[in-house]
Amino acid sequence: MSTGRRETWDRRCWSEDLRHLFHQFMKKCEDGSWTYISEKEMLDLQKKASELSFQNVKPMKKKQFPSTLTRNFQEGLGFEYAMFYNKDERRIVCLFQGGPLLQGFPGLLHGGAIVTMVDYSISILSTKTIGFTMTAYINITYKRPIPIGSVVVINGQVDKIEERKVFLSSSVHSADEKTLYSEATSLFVQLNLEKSET
Ligand SMILES: CCCCCCCCCCCCCC(=O)SCCNC(=O)CCNC(=O)[C@H](O)C(C)(C)COP(=O)(O)OP(=O)(O)OC[C@H]1O[C@@H](n2cnc3c(N)ncnc32)[C@H](O)[C@@H]1OP(=O)(O)O
Repeated sequence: MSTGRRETWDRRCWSEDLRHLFHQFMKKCEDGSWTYISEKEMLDLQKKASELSFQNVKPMKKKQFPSTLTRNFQEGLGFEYAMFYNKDERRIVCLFQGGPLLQGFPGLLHGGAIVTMVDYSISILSTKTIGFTMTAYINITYKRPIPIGSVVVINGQVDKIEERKVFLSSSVHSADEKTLYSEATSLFVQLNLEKSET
């Protein structure tokens, strides 16, 4: 099935740094330890999520199914990213380049945009680990500001699973790994679909 959405590495707005890192990670995928999460896979996950019914949230009709927040910006102006998943290590890596519409303090990324990308990345990790989950909390510490247009690497990992609870930690580094921008700890809870009302 075609998603109607091209893979993001086609985008001209990707910086040299982002392209370079992307190709490095694609190389890591060759032995099967890491897998690239394609646009199609993302879209399929979102589509499945839109069909769920829980806590009085009714499934969406086909026509109502919109893009997720991070894909609602014109190319290069918002969230440019690619994600890679390591099943055995329960890790996710998101290569992220934030555009000018995500500005907070002049020239810098808004903290809400940063946590959005962290939250989205680890929500995909927790969902791939135990099924659909929602963020119960995310505690983020901003250590250094991120310049608009720079490329950062979000690393997320599952620390512990207790029944429906998934505890994760994550960090945001510069592409050269010299600068630690943010760190977060979070809890995601698997959706209790059995209790859901239809
Ligand atoms: C997503 C990936 C791909 C798919 C793409 C989709 C589109 C993209 C989506 C992108 C999305 C990006 C992500 C987003 O933006 S998700 C959107 C932001 N998050 C929300 O809106 C979630 C709102 N909260 C809830 O709906 C419920 O509270 C949830 C579902 C989280 C739990 O309610 P539920 O009724 O199910 O469970 P429970 O209350 O019996 O609790 C169960 C256990 O958890 C423990 N607990 C709960 N809360 C907390 C807490 N704060 N601190 C510490 N512990 C907490 C609780 O003590 C208990 O533990 P225990 O007593 O059993 O030991």
